[in-house]
Amino acid sequence: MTSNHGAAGPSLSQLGWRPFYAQQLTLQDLEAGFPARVASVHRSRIDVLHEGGDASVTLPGSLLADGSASVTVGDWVLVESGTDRMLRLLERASLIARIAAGSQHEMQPIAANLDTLLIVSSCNADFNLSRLERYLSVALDARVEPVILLTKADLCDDPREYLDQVAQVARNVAAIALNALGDETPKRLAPWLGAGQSVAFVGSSGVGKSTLVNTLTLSAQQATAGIREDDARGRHTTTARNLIAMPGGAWLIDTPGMRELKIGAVESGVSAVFDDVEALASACRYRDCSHEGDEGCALQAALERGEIDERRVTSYLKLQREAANAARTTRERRERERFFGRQYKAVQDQQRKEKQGR
Ligand SMILES: Nc1nc2c(ncn2[C@@H]2O[C@H](COP(=O)(O)OP(=O)(O)OP(=O)(O)O)[C@@H](O)[C@H]2O)c(=O)[nH]1
Ligand SMILES: [Zn+2]
Repeated sequence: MTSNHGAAGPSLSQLGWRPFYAQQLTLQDLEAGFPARVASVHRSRIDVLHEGGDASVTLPGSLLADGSASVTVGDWVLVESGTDRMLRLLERASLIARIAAGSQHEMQPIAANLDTLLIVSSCNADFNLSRLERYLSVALDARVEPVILLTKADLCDDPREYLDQVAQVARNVAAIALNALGDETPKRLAPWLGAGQSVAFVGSSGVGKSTLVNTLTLSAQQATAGIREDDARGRHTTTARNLIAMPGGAWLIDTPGMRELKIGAVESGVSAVFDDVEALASACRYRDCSHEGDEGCALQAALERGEIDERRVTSYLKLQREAANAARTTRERRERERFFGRQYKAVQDQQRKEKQGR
């Protein structure tokens, strides 16, 4: 095994280990292997970090069968001592998943065991409440604390205007307006970047995610070297490692998937973000009210009385529809797989009977 087990590595708690994971391991587990955190995922292997250092670990065949994507960056796994085999995936404290690129419905895990999702938008043209609501739904559905970062505060007249708007759609969520290049930025984000904390950035292109990472890692050079290295042609390529150590002891999960987040079956997240809208909708006359012109619709009535913002209702209906579609297609795919699984077994049984009959 390409590992340096025994060499000085980070401690388990520095790696983000918690009682939630520890209580999943039996004494036998701890005799057979050791816990390790997934830093990157390849076709049939994963790179992990553990108390001893790092290791390259073989995925078990059972996981390969349904795609190595079922282990993801940030996961905790049990690795067999003395071999290079992964024994087991530990239950996740949180999971961010998306609909796989190029697919209509296949869910793909992107980041496991995140503590905080840093949602980045800027105090300018990118600022869009409906986009924030989308990211908030993803975070709350995944049981990850969202924090909203409004960059380019130095370029706008009054960042408070933006913060006030955020406060309307994200009650009880921390929101900070800042200059991503500013000296005070690391201190302002320190509460979420302590030792063993796992974070990821999401947001549109150009809002300042890389700038924030560079500022937080103090030296731009150091930050980009951790994420990218030059290939033979001198171009930048993303290296294998997607779990990146930050100076305060936090871990940054940076995967291509985080940058193209497409909403999955995050219905409970949508409900949490729009609890005010759902409270109103509960008074609709019909349980299956579409809220789009149905008789006795309480949401329409609230809109007409000016009690709720039309943009927010539209955003709610759109996200709810997307999440419900994702849930339905996932369910249909599972049913199809079960159906074909049963057919396969029936054929096998038939063949066995024929053999025995001969
Ligand atoms: N003045 C100012 N400029 C900023 C701020 N944040 C980002 N920028 C600038 O905006 C540009 C885009 O920032 P990036 O950090 O590359 O944006 P990104 O979100 O990483 O973009 P992608 O890599 O495309 O996803 C850069 O030129 C930054 O210097 C800020 O708070 N203030
Ligand atoms: Zn209604």
